[in-house]
Amino acid sequence: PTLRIDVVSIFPEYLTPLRAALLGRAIDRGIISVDVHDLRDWTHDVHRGVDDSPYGGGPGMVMKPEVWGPCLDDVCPDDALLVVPTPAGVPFTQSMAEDLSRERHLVFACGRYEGIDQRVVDDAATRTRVLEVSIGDFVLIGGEVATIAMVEATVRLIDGVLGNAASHQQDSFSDGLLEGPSYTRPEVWRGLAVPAVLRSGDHAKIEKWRHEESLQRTRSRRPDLLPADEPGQPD
Ligand SMILES: NCc1ccc(-c2ccccc2)nc1
Repeated sequence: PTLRIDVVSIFPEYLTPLRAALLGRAIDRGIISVDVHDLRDWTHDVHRGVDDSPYGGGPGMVMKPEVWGPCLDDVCPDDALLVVPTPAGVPFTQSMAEDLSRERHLVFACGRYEGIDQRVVDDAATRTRVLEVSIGDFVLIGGEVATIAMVEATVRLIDGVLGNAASHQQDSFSDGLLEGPSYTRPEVWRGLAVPAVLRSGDHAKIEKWRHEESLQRTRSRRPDLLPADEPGQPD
């Protein structure tokens, strides 16, 4: 396949959505392969324990290096890119999705509890490239949902995965601004009419109107995305 994806989780069934519809077809067409591994298969004790109390005290539990280490030794070769979803990670962006879509092999390590013993990442980093990545400033129960989001954002950029290749050319962030409003039939719906300019056939005017709408929406929702020369920049 163009891209091989391995995911490690203590809830492998959580990754089932990755096989659904869109990605399912890409898998059938041999463009990507997705394999999910149950971390508990690398436990040693009868209770298949994956976590233990944190050194230094504090709430919650930490995932054991003695389980994650052997697992990644088997699942993550040195030429793969290891991605670890965590609230403490670098922000995931469209640009990072584009970088990931050019990789040959991605391994996603889904933590739970308070996270994975840091030495697992530090040890892996001596052999392979490791990215600790956040998909937003909120805390989930584990890395699985973040993994699904990142895989979807990445795989849709690979040729042959989306129906019409053109659709990701006009991605929301293609000009760095938020996408403005979209409309389709009927022309009036619950007393609300489609903006007349969109039915004018004047493509220059339509393009100008759409850019203005994008700017207005970006100013109000994401001033941080505004280019330096646009008014409305945060101080
Ligand atoms: N940035 C979203 C995100 C990613 C991962 C986690 C997480 C929560 C608990 C354990 C391990 C990872 N939470 C939020």
